Amino acid sequence: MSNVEFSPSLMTMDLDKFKEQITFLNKQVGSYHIDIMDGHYVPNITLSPWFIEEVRKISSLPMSAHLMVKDPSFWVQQLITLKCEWICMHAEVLDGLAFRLIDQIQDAGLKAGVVLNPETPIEVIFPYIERLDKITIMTVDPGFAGQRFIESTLDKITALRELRVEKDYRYVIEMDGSSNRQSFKRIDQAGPDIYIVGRSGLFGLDESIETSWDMMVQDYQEMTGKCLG
Ligand SMILES: O=C(CO)[C@H](O)[C@H](O)[C@H](O)COP(=O)(O)O
Ligand SMILES: [Co+2]
Repeated sequence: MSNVEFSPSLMTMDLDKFKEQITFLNKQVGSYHIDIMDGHYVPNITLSPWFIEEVRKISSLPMSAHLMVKDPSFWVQQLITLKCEWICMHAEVLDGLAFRLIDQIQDAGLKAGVVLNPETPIEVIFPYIERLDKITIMTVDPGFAGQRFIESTLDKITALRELRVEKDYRYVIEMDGSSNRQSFKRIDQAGPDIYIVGRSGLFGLDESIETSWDMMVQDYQEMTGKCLG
């Protein structure tokens, strides 16, 4: 039995089926992944804090914001105002900001996460790792769906699992990028707690979200040999 969680990346959902897909997924998942991009940190613009308000009209599930932005302070304040349950910032833009922003998020009763790009070593976050509620390992370059899976990033997930046991840290480990039938087995071997699933792993499998979900579960179970709890 596997107790991994799947968190759908809503930037890849079918917006023309917004209500149908969210209503169905509300019964299947524990959180939604909201990709916020500013067009500067990554050359793309996707969802905004406004989208969180729209989802909240038909879902009470926790939201996890993935901030792919140059100025995290600006966006963190907006997300605190929205009481976004998880606020996850890229380590690469936190020089001189990490402790202050983590405190700001946690003082507001919310959860603070940090995201590492494929080329960023986990040592970068050691000064504040014990404060973190979540660490997300990008298994693709950030900014787009449909990117090529970067196998070497999985070593970071394995190292974080070992470190969590060794030091009794509390962070959950999340992977983000091209998690699908082709990569589930290798991801499972590294052992994250949360899989972000986007177009290749979920929304693009079928026209029907019910069928897509069943196909994703079947893909995971077939490729890993594990049943989902
Ligand atoms: O952070 C992201 C992109 O930079 C997204 O959360 C996911 O990686 C993306 O949605 C994954 O979609 P894919 O179809 O699995 O490539
Ligand atoms: Co993301």
